[in-house]
Amino acid sequence: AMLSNAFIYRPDSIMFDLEDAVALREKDSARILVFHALQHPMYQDIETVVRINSLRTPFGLADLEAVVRAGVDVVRLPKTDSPEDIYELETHLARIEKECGRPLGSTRLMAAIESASGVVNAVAIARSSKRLMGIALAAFDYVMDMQTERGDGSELFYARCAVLHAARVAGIDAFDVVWPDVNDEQGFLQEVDLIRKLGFNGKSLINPRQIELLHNAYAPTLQEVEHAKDVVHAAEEGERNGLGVVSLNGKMIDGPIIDHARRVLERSKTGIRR
Ligand SMILES: CC(C)(COP(=O)(O)OP(=O)(O)OC[C@H]1O[C@@H](n2cnc3c(N)ncnc32)[C@H](O)[C@@H]1OP(=O)(O)O)[C@@H](O)C(=O)NCCC(=O)NCCSC(=O)C[C@@](O)(CC(=O)O)C(=O)O
Ligand SMILES: [Mg+2]
Repeated sequence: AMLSNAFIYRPDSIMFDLEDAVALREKDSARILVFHALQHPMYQDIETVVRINSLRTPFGLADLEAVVRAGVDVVRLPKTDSPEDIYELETHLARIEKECGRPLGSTRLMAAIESASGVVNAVAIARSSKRLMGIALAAFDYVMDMQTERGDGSELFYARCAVLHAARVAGIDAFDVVWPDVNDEQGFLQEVDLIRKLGFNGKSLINPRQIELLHNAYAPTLQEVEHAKDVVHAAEEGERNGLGVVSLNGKMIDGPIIDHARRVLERSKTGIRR
């Protein structure tokens, strides 16, 4: 039911999971379901992601063979510990794309970082392939590896910063962890506020109720939009007068502040925070 309804909730993209949300004895039937879903007309206009099983398992390669042939947009590789994991995936991808007539390089990748090794190697992973559109942190496996547990977020602080810096160095997106308690709206929003301030491009979600909340929290407020307009206006006036730095209500306005204001205006095109 989830598979056939997911697109109606208007997410930015839909991720089908073949990894830890699928029981071992269901791996083959789940792969077949996803293979067919990817080719259905209702999934042609939305970005599709499939989280395959690790290539270290007996299922990973079969998953990759199926989803690439079915035309998936992005493959999410779980438990990416090193750039070698991505090189191995790329070798298979290039062969499968050739065999099924897909343009070479058209399948993009998202690497999920879920261990201390992955965090330490984050920069090398983020730079390992032109196919990478983003890297994501996955908290539950990570805290297991770190011999701790999910708590107030302090347990993820170093990993979040490492993943985020790696993504920025490589010029790709950074995605934050899933929030597991779909009934805890306040906890979810607190976490979203933190990751937005840190600079994450978004977050992996597990339930449709989280989509609108996330989109709203990422939208700029009316006040921010008005301020951004004033900044751009002041900057344009300064430029006409040959000034590199201008002041708005006593506050300095220069290059990065103007860039930020333009980004706020760009973001406001998809909505204003309620
Ligand atoms: C959490 C819950 C059980 C709540 O169930 P509930 O029944 O209370 O949900 P309700 O809100 O009542 O559902 C209302 C309506 O929405 C439909 N609906 C719900 N969820 C939907 C959905 N996801 N997609 C489309 N449709 C959906 C539902 O069918 C119903 O439709 P209808 O009957 O028509 O009204 C359910 O959402 C769910 O199973 N989520 C997916 C869990 C998942 O993805 N796990 C794997 C990724 S994490 C992981 O692996 C850890 C990780 O690896 C992370 C990493 O790697 O990042 C690490 O290491 O950290
Ligand atoms: Mg995991």
